[in-house]
Amino acid sequence: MPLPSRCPPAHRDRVLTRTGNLTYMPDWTAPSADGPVAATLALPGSKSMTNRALILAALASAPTVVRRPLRSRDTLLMAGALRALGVGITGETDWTVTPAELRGPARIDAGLAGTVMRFVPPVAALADGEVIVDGDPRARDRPMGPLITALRALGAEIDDAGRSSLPFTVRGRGRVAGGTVTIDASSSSQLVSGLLLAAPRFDKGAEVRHEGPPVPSAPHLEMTVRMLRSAGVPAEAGENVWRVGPGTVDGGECPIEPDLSNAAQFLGAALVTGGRVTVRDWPAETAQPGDALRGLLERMGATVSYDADGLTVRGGGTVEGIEADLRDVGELTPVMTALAALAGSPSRFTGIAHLRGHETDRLAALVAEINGLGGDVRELADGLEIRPRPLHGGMFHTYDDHRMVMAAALLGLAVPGVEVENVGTVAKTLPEFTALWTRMLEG
Ligand SMILES: O=C(O)C1=C[C@@H](OP(=O)(O)O)[C@@H](O)[C@H](O)C1
Ligand SMILES: C=C(OP(=O)(O)O)C(=O)O
Repeated sequence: MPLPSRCPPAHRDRVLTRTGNLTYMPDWTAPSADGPVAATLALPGSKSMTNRALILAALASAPTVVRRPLRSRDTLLMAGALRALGVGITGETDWTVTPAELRGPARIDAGLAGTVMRFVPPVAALADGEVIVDGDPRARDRPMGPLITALRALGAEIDDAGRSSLPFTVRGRGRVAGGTVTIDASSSSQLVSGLLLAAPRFDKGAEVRHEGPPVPSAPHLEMTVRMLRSAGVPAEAGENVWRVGPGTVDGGECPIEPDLSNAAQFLGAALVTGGRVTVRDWPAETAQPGDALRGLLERMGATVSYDADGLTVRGGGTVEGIEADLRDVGELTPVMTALAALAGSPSRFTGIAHLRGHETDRLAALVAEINGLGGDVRELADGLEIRPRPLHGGMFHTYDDHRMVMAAALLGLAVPGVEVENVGTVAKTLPEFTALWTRMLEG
């Protein structure tokens, strides 16, 4: 019998519509595993690559075919945003993006997508006309100020009514001067990526310098530079400085890799149940932060192998706690924390203070929800300390955070009766999550 949810029905489990909006869907009881899992899975495309590919394709000099894009709330919102600026996007399995003269007036819904709220405003500044950017209520709390300030320094006009956050209006003038700008990107690497992705179309390109505490998510910045270069744009990175020359963005083909961060809970399931999970088409070399799962899961007791079938993780029956700096791979934290809560020894994750500005305050949410099941997770100034304790079932609140759903599912494998509130929120990056989870358990 499901436990009652504290949230009103209108705010609970939702399914994805074609535009990236969410509609009501029932609650979900995370299934427990009755033995070791044995599964081979193909995962949908990377959110980070899909949304970069769409931005670059929108700025290109010719059409682009984006091969096997992720189709989820975040990517549909990105497609919607670019369509609102005049770009053509058609297709199902592959998306054909036809660039056009960018124009307002337009109203952009960024939802809760960091990539939409940080990557679209620099593009909107290149449009002719007014572009209003807003998102979910929580999106208004996510860091935007440094991007607004940097865009103004590069020549854009933005009216944020002094808020330094969403909503704001970009008064596009059809061009942006560009040049050198200094930004504190310690709250999000996306503040830099957003500037770099649009920079080839700025008159002078852009040199972006970071000053402040370390920038998180280094692999995502590397992904930005690599994808710019694949589109024929001169781009380079140094120590806390990135340069993108002005020039043409090439169209053509852009293949999207499977989302390796979304592999975390499936591979974690192999460890938790002492089973085996293979993720197909794992790239041999990639800028995705999820590739770090190989090393992290090995340190936690898994055997990891890579061959023509993909990446395989095998669990040996025990999970070991670890100490790890997750600054580069912050988006793996919710699943890593769930894994650590099921381990045989304590864990400590650091370098992740910026997670307080993600979909929710992830540090507070993980502490509240895992401790609500009887766990012992403590918040540090820049991370989490996890002391494994026997857990019991109960309601796991998800705070509109897809990765809280994924973390809850992993806990549920070992803890009967974990009720996942608002499971539909997982559609932010993986609408087919519960189906894939069931398939994994059925082998
Ligand atoms: O550029 C990207 O695609 C992303 C960068 C990271 O953001 P932060 O640097 O804000 O953590 C990551 O957490 C997010 O899921 C995707
Ligand atoms: C932080 C995340 O998303 P966003 O792109 O919205 O920042 C995430 O996917 O874990």
